[in-house]
Amino acid sequence: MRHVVLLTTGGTIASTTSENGKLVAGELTGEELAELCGLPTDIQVTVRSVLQKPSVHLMPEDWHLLATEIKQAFQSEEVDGVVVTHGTDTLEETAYYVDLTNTDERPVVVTGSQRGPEETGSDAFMNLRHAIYAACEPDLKGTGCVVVFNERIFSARYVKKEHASNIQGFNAFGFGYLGIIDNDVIFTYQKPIRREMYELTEPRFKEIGIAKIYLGMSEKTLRAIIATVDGLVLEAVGRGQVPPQLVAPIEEATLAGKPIILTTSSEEGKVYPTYDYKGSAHHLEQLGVVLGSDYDSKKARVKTLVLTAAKKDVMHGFS
Ligand SMILES: NC(=O)C[C@H](N)C(=O)O
Repeated sequence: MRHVVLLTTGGTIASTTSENGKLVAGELTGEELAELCGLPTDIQVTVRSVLQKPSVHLMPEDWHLLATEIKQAFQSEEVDGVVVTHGTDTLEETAYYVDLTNTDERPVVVTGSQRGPEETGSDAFMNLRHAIYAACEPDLKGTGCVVVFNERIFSARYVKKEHASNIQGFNAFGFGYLGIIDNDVIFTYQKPIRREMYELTEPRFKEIGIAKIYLGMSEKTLRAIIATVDGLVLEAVGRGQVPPQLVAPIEEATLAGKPIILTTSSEEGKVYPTYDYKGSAHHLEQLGVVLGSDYDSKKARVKTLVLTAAKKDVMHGFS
């Protein structure tokens, strides 16, 4: 019989409804969730309750706890794959951390739900069921971490929560989905051509921030942000431009040895040294800023946390 390990961390998928009608995310244990959802009977599912939190309460240290549980699950040759249930608000960040740090080729599938299991038309049951089938799908071996949501399978590297509440909650802009789940059968259409993995034993996470850049942002604001972080992802505009008044604090940060990674707020496309003017990607690159390719700012932050924890050179980590 196929065997999946189910690791639960909380989120709406593990929520209950309080007396005032509001959802309390992360109330259900893994065992309670499994009991409520009626899991597939043709697959052995071992449940472990790892955390019971709304996903925005998680910290990078929780990622390491989860990664340790995943590693533990893969100690057994009998296990076909792992499912992680998670709140949707930060699901893409955790999924990408798992993608970068899990070195086993068996599937790790992250899922959640937009509606609580007690709500009408809840997506909790289908998403969990589909994730369990995906976790033992041989075609998904060597794919890295994937996210299963609303009958679709996404690569953790590009997936993003696209809707605050709709059950079609996730998308991968410009890349689409890797496959679908139709009547419990997995159809894999495409897979990433390479995987990037870092072995982290006892990671120490630095304070890496994100600054979203906008017209008229003041030097004072950016300087205040830079003062509080060890490194910063700049979510710049277009090909990677920032207003001219931000160049001075950025240059000070790179001179002080703080990694600054340049990304774009556009959903598709890369930062690139197209222009030659004050605050352009070309100018910033000359000041020691790292060009963050087509990374979304939150994914670039996760990657910077992993690179620094693995003591890798952030300068070359994005090329
Ligand atoms: N749909 C969800 O899971 C959202 C929830 N607030 C969370 O824990 O992320």
